[in-house]
Amino acid sequence: MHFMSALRAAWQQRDSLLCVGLDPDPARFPAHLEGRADAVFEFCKAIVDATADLVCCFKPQIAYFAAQRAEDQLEALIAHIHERHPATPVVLDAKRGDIGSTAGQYAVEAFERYRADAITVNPYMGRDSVEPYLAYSDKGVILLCRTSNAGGSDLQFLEVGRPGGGVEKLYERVARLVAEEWNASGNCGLVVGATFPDEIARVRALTGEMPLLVPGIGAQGGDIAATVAAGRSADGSGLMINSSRAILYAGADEDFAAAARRVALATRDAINAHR
Ligand SMILES: O=C(O)c1cc(=O)[nH]c(=O)n1[C@@H]1O[C@H](COP(=O)(O)O)[C@@H](O)[C@H]1O
Repeated sequence: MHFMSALRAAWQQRDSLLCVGLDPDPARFPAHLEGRADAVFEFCKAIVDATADLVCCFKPQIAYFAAQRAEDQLEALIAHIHERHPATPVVLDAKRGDIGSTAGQYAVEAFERYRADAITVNPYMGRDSVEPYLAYSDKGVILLCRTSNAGGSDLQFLEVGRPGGGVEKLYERVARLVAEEWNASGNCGLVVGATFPDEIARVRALTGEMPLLVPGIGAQGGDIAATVAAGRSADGSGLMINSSRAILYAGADEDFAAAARRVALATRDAINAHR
């Protein structure tokens, strides 16, 4: 799958900017899954099958699988999405960042072992640390820019000297660097938290039509109307607006997937109301 083409097609055909985040926490699973060796897979598969027609992409968070020794279930889940929902891109949220030789192994892990269509990457080790992912030109490389957490301001909001004069914030430098230099193959995106709509608008202004992954609505309280107004591209798309816990744990019993679908539908519609 070519990530950017598939994402654009999903935005149009599904009429959705919603990304459902797959952050499986066994402590919050319904009782009937308790003690099952395949609980992580079964929980996520039910969510995926109940919401696939409502989303532009899915975003499994690798730590939730690795912490449960469930990497094999992550592999099986992504294989299931490709087989049953082949038009739905998968963004592996791994936030990797390391020297080039090690990054090459992370890229193989994401794109060849897990068969993800895109990966989140930390840009702070610089261009050579990102090149092994960029070399997969059909895959998406989504770089952290202005993260949704309060501590994101500790570094990302620092002022740095701008080449040629003046100052800019560090997250603005990241946005410009990615848009102007790292995106030669057109396969980059940026992460900007829904909790910071002013910065979403700034990143949109700096990056043209670049896809933005925007986590922070739902459990983190980000404002949907402000997010869409700040981040939509000229044609009213351009965003993967992620919600994980608010959708995954909408219900606590055997009907959890139906409850998740109801919240996903309401979230998609709330987003569309502001496009
Ligand atoms: O890269 C991410 O996905 C990410 C970046 C960021 O700035 N903030 C953020 O919350 N995330 C991820 O997005 C998801 C948010 O989950 P909820 O708060 O439950 O919707 C989690 O998987 C986070 O790891």
